[in-house]
Amino acid sequence: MTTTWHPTGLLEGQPAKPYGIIILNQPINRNALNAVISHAVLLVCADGGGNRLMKYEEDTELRKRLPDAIVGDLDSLSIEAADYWKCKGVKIVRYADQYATDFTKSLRWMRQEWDKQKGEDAELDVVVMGGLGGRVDQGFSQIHHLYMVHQQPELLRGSIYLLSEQSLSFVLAVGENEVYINQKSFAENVGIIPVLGLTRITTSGLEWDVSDWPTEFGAQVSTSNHIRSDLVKITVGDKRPLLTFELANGLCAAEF
Ligand SMILES: Nc1ncnc2c1ncn2[C@@H]1O[C@H](COP(=O)(O)OP(=O)(O)OP(=O)(O)O)[C@@H](O)[C@H]1O
Ligand SMILES: Cc1ncc(C[n+]2csc(CCO)c2C)c(N)n1
Repeated sequence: MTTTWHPTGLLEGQPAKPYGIIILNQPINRNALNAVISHAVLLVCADGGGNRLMKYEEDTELRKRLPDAIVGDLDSLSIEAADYWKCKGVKIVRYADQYATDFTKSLRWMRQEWDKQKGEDAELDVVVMGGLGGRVDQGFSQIHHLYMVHQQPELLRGSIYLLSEQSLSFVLAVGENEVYINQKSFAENVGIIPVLGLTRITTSGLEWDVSDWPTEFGAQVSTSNHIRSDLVKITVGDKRPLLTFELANGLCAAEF
């Protein structure tokens, strides 16, 4: 089976499917959010993500959209930000559970909201505005969520993309993947990260293509590979690796 991916569509306002955005509590990559915010059908801030979006709103040059909700245990949302959003009529939803992260709670809320609007089978992709330069446990948790959602339809029916300081990342499917990219949205670096352990990959469209190549942490991993075509094909063995593309200069965070 072949899975096709259109990450450029997301970044250029022509998404293949409707998508929602979740803003985590990390410095916002303003250039990237500015590129995706207008076409989002839902926008949710995970707890302190509401503080980050309030700051983003101060910049008059950027595109804006009111969030549909701020979701979490609300231990990080400042009083100022809570008041700011309440005055604009934004819902603030508190889930106190100490066994789920505010990222998980935001995914659940978004899925339920889309179910209400479009019915239970309606697909919705999710773009997560994250940042891997903060706490290491939270950074790994962000990657963990990219995998976790595939087992849990109550959290996601669609694909999930992580937009961070300099990269767009997502989990490839088992089998053949065709990734259509416009080299305007991306710089040249690409990595295929075997997060789940030993798998085998075959690639085309990269500078250093490989064929039936075993990849595993501690053994060999393809990082700092280079895009050489608008179509990158990656065939994956039984364990799904993470694919990560370097964003073009204009989509990278100004500072991080
Ligand atoms: N220091 C950090 N580094 C990386 N990601 C973070 C960091 N802090 C928060 N996040 C991400 O932003 C989300 C919302 O953050 P929040 O403001 O609720 O912080 P938190 O209370 O420490 O997070 P949680 O309660 O979910 O563990 C978290 O679920 C996590 O995905
Ligand atoms: C084994 C285990 N490790 C950590 C936590 C803590 N924890 C995980 S998610 C979460 C909510 C954060 O808002 C908290 C406190 C737990 N419950 N169980």
